Amino acid sequence: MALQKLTAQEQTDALSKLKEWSLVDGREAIKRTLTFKDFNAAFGFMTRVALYADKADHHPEWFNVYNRVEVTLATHDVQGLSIRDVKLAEFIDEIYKQ
Ligand SMILES: C[C@H](O)[C@H](O)[C@H]1CNC2=NC(N)=NC(=O)C2=N1
Repeated sequence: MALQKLTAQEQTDALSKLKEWSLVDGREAIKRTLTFKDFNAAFGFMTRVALYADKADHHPEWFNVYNRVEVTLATHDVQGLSIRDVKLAEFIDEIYKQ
């Protein structure tokens, strides 16, 4: 089955679990800002996310300055949010904890 956009209810349920994530104003996307000890830690995190993203063929939009990484997730293919964004957000939360 083709990739589906999350329903409004699925989106609400997903966001209630992804507590650090919020909806982007004026766009069907979610965002989170993460901070690290220094650039090395931030870039190490980005590298791990990049490996996941390439394997999953689902890529973040992100912005990095030194120890800060701002991540935005959306699925261009459905022009909104899909399960792939939820999975990527969960992966990000998981490795950020470690
Ligand atoms: C052709 C390729 O599979 C698509 O362009 C993939 C690549 N990575 C992607 N990443 C994201 N975030 N959304 C997409 O819809 C998407 N589509």
